[in-house]
Amino acid sequence: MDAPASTSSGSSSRKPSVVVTIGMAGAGKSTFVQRINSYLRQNHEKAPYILNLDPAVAHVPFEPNIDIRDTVDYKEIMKQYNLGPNGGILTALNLFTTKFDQVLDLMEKRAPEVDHIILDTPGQIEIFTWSASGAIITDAVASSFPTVVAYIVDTPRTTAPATFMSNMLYACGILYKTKLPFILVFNKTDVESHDFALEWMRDFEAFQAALASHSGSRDAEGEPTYMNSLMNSMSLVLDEFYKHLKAVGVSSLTGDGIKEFFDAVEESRDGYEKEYLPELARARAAREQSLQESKEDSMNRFMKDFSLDQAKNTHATDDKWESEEENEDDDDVDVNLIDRSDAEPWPGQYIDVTRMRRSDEQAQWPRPT
Ligand SMILES: Nc1nc2c(ncn2[C@@H]2O[C@H](COP(=O)(O)OP(=O)(O)OP(=O)(O)O)[C@@H](O)[C@H]2O)c(=O)[nH]1
Repeated sequence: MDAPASTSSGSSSRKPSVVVTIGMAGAGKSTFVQRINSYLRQNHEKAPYILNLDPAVAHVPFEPNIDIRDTVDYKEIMKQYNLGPNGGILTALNLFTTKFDQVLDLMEKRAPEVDHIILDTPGQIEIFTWSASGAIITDAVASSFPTVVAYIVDTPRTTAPATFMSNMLYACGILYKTKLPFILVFNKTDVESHDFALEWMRDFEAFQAALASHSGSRDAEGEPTYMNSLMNSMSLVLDEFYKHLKAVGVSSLTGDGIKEFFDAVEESRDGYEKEYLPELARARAAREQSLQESKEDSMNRFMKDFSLDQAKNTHATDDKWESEEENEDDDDVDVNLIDRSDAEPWPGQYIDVTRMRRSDEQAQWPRPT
């Protein structure tokens, strides 16, 4: 039996790994999730726990344990809020996020029974990666479980250097936003091998050579185009980024490379514990510190204002605070709540004179009856 590396631990208290699948529309996220689902079911004694976060997907090729579509109907949201499809998906995700504490509770409850939790995200990548709800969901999950981002790339559609560069820049943005361990999953290797991508990532000169030989890289005078020069420079920048991630080639259709993917997930747990968690603890400590400082600052300003006030009006405090004896009497006073919607005031109803208005010409006080 071809068991993934994660089974080796054997510890019952070990937390499950969370895989957040992100990728451009049509890259093969849902097919990939289905493939890893069937791989784990066949080769692992524990089935994964799957969350579908795409409210607009018509059909998912797997049975999710939690499905956003059971909670929110994005078409109804579009109608009610008068939104287009993307606004509807985003609002549906926002509404679902307000309930995410309950989702986390369910995940925590099921954690002892599973080794992997898989999140399938909306097809419109920016809805998840650049929205507050996407960040809240990712942060919430990552602060509870070892989490890794699986960035799915449509390999056959990424063979042009400019497309490859755009895809890598997007991945780079997500890496720096989430700060989570990151696996580049070159999907559809049954159609196109991902070797070219590995070479470009390993050797920026190979990428630059591919760029130079690509049609449209020079203008009418034979000079490199602006885009060409920009991408040349970007390849140097991305060289540093490539060092921080793992890359695997898979075919969600045939199942090729899925074992290597799980090996990368297992290795990523180390990165999560050694880099992400300490960073999270540091960020939390910094937030606490700044909160504490702002509280102290407010208190100091209040005390300063208060002492100035006291200095200006030495009798002020005598009026403000009653003696304890007076306070004791207050406890016996019956408080009548006034229902303003009552049509007829009952006899002796309290008249709030502070609300009476004086016109400029003459005072208009209520007449005694
Ligand atoms: N040949 C091949 N086709 C694949 C592979 N993975 C996915 N596909 C096909 O790619 C198309 C898109 O796959 P999906 O899984 O729907 O992609 P997605 O990223 O979930 O799509 P959205 O939900 O629209 O973002 C489908 O036609 C799949 O059959 C693969 O490994 N090889």
